[in-house]
Amino acid sequence: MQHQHYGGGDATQRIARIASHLNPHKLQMEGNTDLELANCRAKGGSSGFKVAILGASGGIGQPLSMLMKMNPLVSVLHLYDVANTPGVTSDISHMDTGTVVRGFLGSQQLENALTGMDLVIIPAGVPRKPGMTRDDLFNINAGIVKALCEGIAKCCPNAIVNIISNPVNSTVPIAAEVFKKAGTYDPKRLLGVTMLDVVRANTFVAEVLGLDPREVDIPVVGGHAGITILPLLSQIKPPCSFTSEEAAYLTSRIQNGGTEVVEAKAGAGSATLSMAYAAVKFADACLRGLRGDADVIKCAFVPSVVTELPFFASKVRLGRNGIEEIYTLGPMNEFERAGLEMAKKELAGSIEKGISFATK
Ligand SMILES: NC(=O)c1ccc[n+]([C@@H]2O[C@H](COP(=O)([O-])OP(=O)(O)OC[C@H]3O[C@@H](n4cnc5c(N)ncnc54)[C@H](O)[C@@H]3O)[C@@H](O)[C@H]2O)c1
Ligand SMILES: O=C(O)C[C@H](O)C(=O)O
Repeated sequence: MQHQHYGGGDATQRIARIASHLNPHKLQMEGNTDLELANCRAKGGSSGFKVAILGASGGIGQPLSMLMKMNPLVSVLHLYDVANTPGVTSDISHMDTGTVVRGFLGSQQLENALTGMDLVIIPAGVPRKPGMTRDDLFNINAGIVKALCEGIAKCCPNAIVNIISNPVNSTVPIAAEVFKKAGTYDPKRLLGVTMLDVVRANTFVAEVLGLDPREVDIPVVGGHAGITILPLLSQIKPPCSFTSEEAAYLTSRIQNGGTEVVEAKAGAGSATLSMAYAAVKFADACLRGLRGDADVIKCAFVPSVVTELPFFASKVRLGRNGIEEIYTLGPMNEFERAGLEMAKKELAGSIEKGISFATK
């Protein structure tokens, strides 16, 4: 009978690998020696990028971690949370993909979770309940994002950072201020994830037009809350025109997509599964950019000069340094221009709120 092989290396390394398989949590959850053993395991992994998910045990974090474990561009996946990472890590580590998974629990392990990462995705924080706005989450989530970004500035200042935690219109400015304070700010590497707005726009519009949503592409600009979410239906691909009633209905449904899910979940949280799907689509685009693929273009809420506001969501081209190019908004109809003015007004306040929180 064939014996099981545990990869290359000398006997000590093989024993370490076997030990790690027998007790993966001990290996992942303790000090430096164990981390060195974990690194020796990582050599068996596929070549690719190192990705950390902060808030990995949550409603978004779990399916996001699962989908990132399936991404062939990811060689090492670090799962960090303040709760339940041993279970989530053990579960996901049994998937027979090339990605090596390690878990990190609690703030004393944040630095180990972040060291050496190429991409950090942040879905940590509380979600909405019915009747709440995203801004109602500010008091809790602002501090969480600030602390996590301080860790990033210290341990992986060159990583691309994808911020999912709400209110995105304020948490991205908070992250920027933390990085500025630490002297590590690179506006090309900070992106607020608005991909779910694009995913919803493509889905809802395809439904109305009787098209396959995979064939539809609609830029969504502005921000990620209510009227700051501005779908540019006039720029739809494939080209297509809408009556003013259709445009008003679709715009409102896209702007309220998050609330639609919050109400349907009736107190059990907000979008998690569609968000994990959208986050992976976006993270994969960031990694393809880092790899050097051409023409990787997605919408995101980023440091921007496209409008007079310091942050704005629009189409960006992703490359080896993160954001390589930010596209202007392009031609808009009267309905969209009016929407833009309303969006900017609200966005200005949310951005300012984030900046003053982080600089106080
Ligand atoms: N950008 C978007 O499009 C979008 C879409 C959906 C949800 N969200 C936001 O994502 C966030 C998470 O949503 P969810 O449904 O996954 O919530 P959740 O409560 O299910 O999960 C949040 C996770 O964060 C963890 N956490 C809390 N404090 C932490 C800290 N200091 N460090 C690390 N982890 C910490 C929790 O332990 C939990 O596991 C919310 O703010 C929500 O509003 C954004
Ligand atoms: O709506 C929410 O609170 C979560 C998220 O921002 C969403 O758009 O689904």
